[in-house]
Amino acid sequence: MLTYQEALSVILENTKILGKEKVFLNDALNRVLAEDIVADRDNPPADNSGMDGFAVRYEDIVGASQTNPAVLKIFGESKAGDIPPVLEKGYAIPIYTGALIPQGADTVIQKEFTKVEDGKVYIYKELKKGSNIRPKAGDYKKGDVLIKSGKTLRPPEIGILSSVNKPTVYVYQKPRVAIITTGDEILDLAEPITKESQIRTSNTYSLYAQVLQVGAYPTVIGFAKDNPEDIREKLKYAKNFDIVLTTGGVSVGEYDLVKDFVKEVLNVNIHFWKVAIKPGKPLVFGTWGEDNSKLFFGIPGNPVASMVVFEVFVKPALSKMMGYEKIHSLTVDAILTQDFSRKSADRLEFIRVNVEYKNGNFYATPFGKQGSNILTGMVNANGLGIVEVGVESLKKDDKIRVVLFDTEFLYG
Ligand SMILES: Nc1nc2c(c(=O)[nH]1)N[C@H]1C(S)=C(S)[C@@H](COP(=O)(O)OP(=O)(O)OC[C@H]3O[C@@H](n4cnc5c(N)ncnc54)[C@H](O)[C@@H]3O)O[C@H]1N2
Ligand code: MOO
Repeated sequence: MLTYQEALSVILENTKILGKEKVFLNDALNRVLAEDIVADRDNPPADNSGMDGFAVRYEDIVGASQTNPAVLKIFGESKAGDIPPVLEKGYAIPIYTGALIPQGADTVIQKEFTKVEDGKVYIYKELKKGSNIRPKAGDYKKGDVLIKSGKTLRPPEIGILSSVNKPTVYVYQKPRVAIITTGDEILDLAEPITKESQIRTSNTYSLYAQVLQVGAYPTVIGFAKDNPEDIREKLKYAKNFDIVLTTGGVSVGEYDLVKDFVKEVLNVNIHFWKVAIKPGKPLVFGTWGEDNSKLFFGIPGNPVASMVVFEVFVKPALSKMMGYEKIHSLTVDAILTQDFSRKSADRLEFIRVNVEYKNGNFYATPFGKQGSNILTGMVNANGLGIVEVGVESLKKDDKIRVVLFDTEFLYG
């Protein structure tokens, strides 16, 4: 049986980044840039004022002070968006923030150091030559690479894209993910429950939500009963997708048919079945399609196993396909708030914990029942504490690594 790390490596080695697509700027937030963004002009395009005040020649204000102001005649105006007149010696041009520096001017005196009277401006301070001038290309030059391919687009990057006139931009495609739910006992929403043996699905829609949360496109293909015809039919509908997720039917039972049919219908090349983790042991992973670039995950049916397998294996793969560089959930070292013990130490176990952040430390409290069928354990948790193979018990105050699947507690 593969270890957690081995299984993760096999998955990521077989996961390829998808192609590119062109999207409108307003749809580009959180996508991964698939082209270098180059400046179309200098920024600022010309010298301009950083203050409201007067554009002057430095030589005209040398020695100006509170008791001995420089007095200049006011001429014209430079406001943002206009081309200003030329500044002659002995004159000052009123100027506003962002407006072009008139030819002949080399300094801007902010309004606070001046007084206007009878068409003249009194300047009460000598500033350094060049004061309050934002120089041409002070931010960047035409031809500079402003954002490199591979960067996740946040609001600042969207602003830059807009300022260099990119109405559309190349980003990496999002995978289309097919979800097929298996099991005779599993019912979809609104199907009437008539027997005690029937179970309302949770996995279908928790997986759907997890796929959405990562930013990919989920599709519920449908519910397959544990019979060959039904499973074959639902798998056929998944042929055009990038990733197929099935839930249930991967254990060793007589009705665990999924592995055989994905080989037959989708020509899946199975890379592994079973990982030494708890929950999620019977996970199946395979590749298929042209160049084996499509992925198959046969996710175990137990509801917690389904969510955990998605979090630690499927999510990194989806993120890698979409071009993200950071593909794993935030993982922190926490202090355990109580003892933990388990019967068997032969698998790496992801235990449901509630993490809090106090005085610079993370504290992890294992939460209630830990069974892989007990979904309420996930509802009350925000992290998965990692108990390594061979570790039977942990003591209060021991360190534990925690994969955070929810970081809301970190916000103020
Ligand atoms: N003899 C063995 N039996 C089992 C083993 C084993 O190694 N030897 N492994 C156990 C482990 S670990 C898991 S996990 C489960 C996984 O089994 P399957 O993936 O084949 O899943 P099913 O048998 O179809 O269902 C398991 C369990 O989960 C419930 N389930 C299934 N689908 C859903 C759904 N969509 N929503 C909510 N609940 C679902 C199902 O009713 C079962 O209770 O196998 C163990 N057995
Ligand atoms: O490991 Mo199974 O995956 O839930 O108990």
